[in-house]
Amino acid sequence: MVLAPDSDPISWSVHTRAPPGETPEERTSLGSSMKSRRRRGAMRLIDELRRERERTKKEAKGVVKVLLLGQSESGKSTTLKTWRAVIQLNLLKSVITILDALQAEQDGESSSSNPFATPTIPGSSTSTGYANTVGPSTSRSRSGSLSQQPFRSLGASSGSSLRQAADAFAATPPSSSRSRNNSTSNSKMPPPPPLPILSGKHQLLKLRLAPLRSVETDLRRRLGAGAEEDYGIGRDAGVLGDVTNNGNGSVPLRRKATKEFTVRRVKDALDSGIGANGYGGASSNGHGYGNANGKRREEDVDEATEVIASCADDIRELWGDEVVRSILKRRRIRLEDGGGFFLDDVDRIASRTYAPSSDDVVRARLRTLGVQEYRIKNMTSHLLNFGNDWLLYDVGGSRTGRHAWIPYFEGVNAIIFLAPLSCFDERLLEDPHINRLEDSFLLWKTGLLILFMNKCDLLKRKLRKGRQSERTYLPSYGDRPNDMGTVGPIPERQVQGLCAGSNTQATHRSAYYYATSVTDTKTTAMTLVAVKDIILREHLKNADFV
Ligand SMILES: Nc1nc2c(ncn2[C@@H]2O[C@H](COP(=O)(O)OP(=O)(O)OP(=O)(O)O)[C@@H](O)[C@H]2O)c(=O)[nH]1
Ligand SMILES: [Mg+2]
Repeated sequence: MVLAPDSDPISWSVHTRAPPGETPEERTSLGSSMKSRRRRGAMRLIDELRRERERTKKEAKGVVKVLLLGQSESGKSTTLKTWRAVIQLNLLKSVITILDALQAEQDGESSSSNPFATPTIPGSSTSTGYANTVGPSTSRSRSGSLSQQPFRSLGASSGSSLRQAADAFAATPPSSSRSRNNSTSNSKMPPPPPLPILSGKHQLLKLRLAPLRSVETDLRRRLGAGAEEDYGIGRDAGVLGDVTNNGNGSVPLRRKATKEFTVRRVKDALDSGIGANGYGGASSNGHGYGNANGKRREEDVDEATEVIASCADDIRELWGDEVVRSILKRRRIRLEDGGGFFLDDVDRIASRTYAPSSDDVVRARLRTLGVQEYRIKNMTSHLLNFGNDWLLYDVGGSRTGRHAWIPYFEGVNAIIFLAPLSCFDERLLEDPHINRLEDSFLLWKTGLLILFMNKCDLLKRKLRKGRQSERTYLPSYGDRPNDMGTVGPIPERQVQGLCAGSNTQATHRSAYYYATSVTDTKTTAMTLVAVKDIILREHLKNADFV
């Protein structure tokens, strides 16, 4: 059958028409009735396909697609996360970080060789824990080369489409191809403080807490085989940061691989039995614990909980110990500033009856790999009434995973971009030469729509604690006072400048920005209400995205 070029290939009328040349006699004959039956079967199938197509079309019309973007640890998943077992893992990770630091101290390792400490600049006495404190500002120009650039000189977007933006993200050259320029001078460094002394008590704590290492390994394995990515392995193994200043002089910085918990899909983790409602009950995935009926897994995980609970006193002792604290400080490990910090909640979390609160869930850290899709049916709560189905895509933000964003730019209604403001003194874990704040704004300025300037609470805390002035990390900050009133509005003005700049280009785009702390769920809900209104109002019908 030849169809007219404009024929609908699954049009009912086209397919129900009798074949050309069929006589009435034929139609009544047996052969003809077989043909008719076949034809009726085909008609039913076509009808079904047509209905399916209509349904899909209708669904697509009603669905609002939102893409969450931002560098790693910017807070994307925290806006969505609904599961909790990771909290135990977060707690164990902190404990193990401390145990490693004690071991390194005992072995006489230089503080610069620990995986969590990061390059600091002359005069800076502290740095973040898991994350990565940053030295003098470096940023990438549009051509991809690294240059010492003040924050405010990023310039306006050239009005590129999101497709171009996606390509730009993907085109990021590996850091190894760029020049390194973070060598720092140590001439003005004060003499190092005397080394803290480890006692028998610390040895004992190390010994008694040692079983937590295998508990951590087992729990992590249960999140899924291969569900862990080592930053620094592969591209930059062992050589992240060539030279740094550890307070005692410039020394080569060899970083060990830094591990984070990751999941490809939250659902996989939930299916594996580690979910908000507790462990067990799921069928075996063949890894680590578990058998076909999930019973052994439940017992084993209970055993893990049991071990953690039995270590509660020792964990508390370890975290409360002054010598330990001074070692962490000297090694520039600031666990409390990193995601997934639960050491202050040991009593509650390291217990046999621990049930996570929603606050625990938003504070938990679990790195996303790839892209996770969430379909939210008619999103409604006492605060939010979205009135549509929403499809949210939460992407992994690390540099190596940004190429995975590309397909999601197609047909998306809105993009919410999260930029963690508190990271002005941190570097990308994937590339310690890049300031995290600058990386965020470079990403955002390529043409995105809604910006969450996130982690404001942490920014306030850092400033209150008298962290080095922003100027130290971002030269463009100049001599302005280092307080929230001054620092706070700067990123906003920066963003306004970028928007104004890009709007003079051929492509006009709307931009909205919000100062957020997405761990504060109540305020975030209010922000989401405002964002929802924007998205629906504009519905991006006039958005010239692709
Ligand atoms: N204090 C504070 N912590 C936050 C805020 N937003 C996120 N966090 C914490 O920061 C950590 C990282 O947040 P995630 O949501 O996992 O980051 P992400 O952007 O999804 O990171 P990737 O999955 O690696 O791309 C988590 O432990 C969060 O609890 C915030 O506004 N304030
Ligand atoms: Mg995430």
